[in-house]
Amino acid sequence: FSVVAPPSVGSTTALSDSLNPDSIDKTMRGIDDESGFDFDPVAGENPALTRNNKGEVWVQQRARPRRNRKSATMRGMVRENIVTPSNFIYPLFIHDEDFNQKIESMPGCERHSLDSMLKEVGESYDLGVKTFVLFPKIPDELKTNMGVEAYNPEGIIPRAVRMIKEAYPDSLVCTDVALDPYSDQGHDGIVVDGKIINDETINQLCKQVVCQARAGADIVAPSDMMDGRVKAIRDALDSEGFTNVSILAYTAKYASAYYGPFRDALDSHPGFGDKKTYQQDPANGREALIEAALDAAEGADMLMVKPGMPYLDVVRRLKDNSPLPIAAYHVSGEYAMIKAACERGWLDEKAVVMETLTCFKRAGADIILTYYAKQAAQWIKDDGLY
Ligand SMILES: NCc1[nH]cc(CCC(=O)O)c1CC(=O)O
Repeated sequence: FSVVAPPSVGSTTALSDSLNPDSIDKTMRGIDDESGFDFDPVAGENPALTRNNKGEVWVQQRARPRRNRKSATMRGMVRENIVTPSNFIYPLFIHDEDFNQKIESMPGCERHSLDSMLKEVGESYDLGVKTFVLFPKIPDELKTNMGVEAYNPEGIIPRAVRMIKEAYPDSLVCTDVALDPYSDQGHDGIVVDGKIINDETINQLCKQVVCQARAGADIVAPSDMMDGRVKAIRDALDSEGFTNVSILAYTAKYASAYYGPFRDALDSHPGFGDKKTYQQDPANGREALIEAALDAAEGADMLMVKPGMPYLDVVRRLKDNSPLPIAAYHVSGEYAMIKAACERGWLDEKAVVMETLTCFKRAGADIILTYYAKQAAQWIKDDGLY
């Protein structure tokens, strides 16, 4: 057993500096480091490497992908996917109180009073984030199995929509369509004998969308996962003259454990059981294509996948199978995971968030719903990207 002498400090430096041609000692390009190591890749009868006309070590490699990465300018020129604030939909939690409530499991997010919501909308708008989706916390005394508060014209959602559209007519306001915030059962639909009943729930959702559209909603986003709801909602909107209101369908919405912090924020945890009889099984990818085909045929304008990061394969499948715009929802649990790691100093928040959002685009998402929308737009602005 003999210890091989380590390369001298000088030669190590020459190697690691080799990206900057000016700093290279030309005599080193032949890499004879005088360490006495008994193998020289450019020597012998069958050398692994050759030398070029200048005597420098040469790998006879014509295709060198690193050329397209050689500077920030070059990388910028060839970049395939760029995240811009106009890709974002910013989810906002609201309640009918005159204070804001911090959300423990979502540091940096708050349940807003309506005044604070409008301020947050304004600040985001100035950063180029112009589309918002609203989620209400409803007091227990207004919750019922039929979710009738969902179509109260004076309810918090219609009031919030009117406020935003009045102050920012060019914004897009998106409303969630499902009964869960309004349900005393903590489910997305009406419960009968412990079951979430499909068609009667859709009856309620039709009233909910018309109520939202009358308030000025630009986009309605059914997140309930009842069968046939997109067609019914389209027909309800159209029959009331709202042919211009768009449908962003939660097409592939999975029965995910990543929604926990969202349910904390709205106090909307399922009252019993889980949501597996209506939301998709996380084990299934092909099933998303059934939902996508139905939603497209029923009149959806955009298709959404939810959650985001663990479901990027589903985003790609929908992108490859539908010409409709694809949205991905970077959900509350994903936000919480990043926040928690960053608070401990284990991840670099800005770098990891911008990477994550870019990965959504690479996977095929045209639209990204993210609680980081405003923050990311601020970072994009700070870095002078737009
Ligand atoms: N239908 C309600 C709804 N709309 C969006 C989310 C979750 C969003 C998030 O976790 O950020 C949920 C929760 C659920 O289905 O239980």
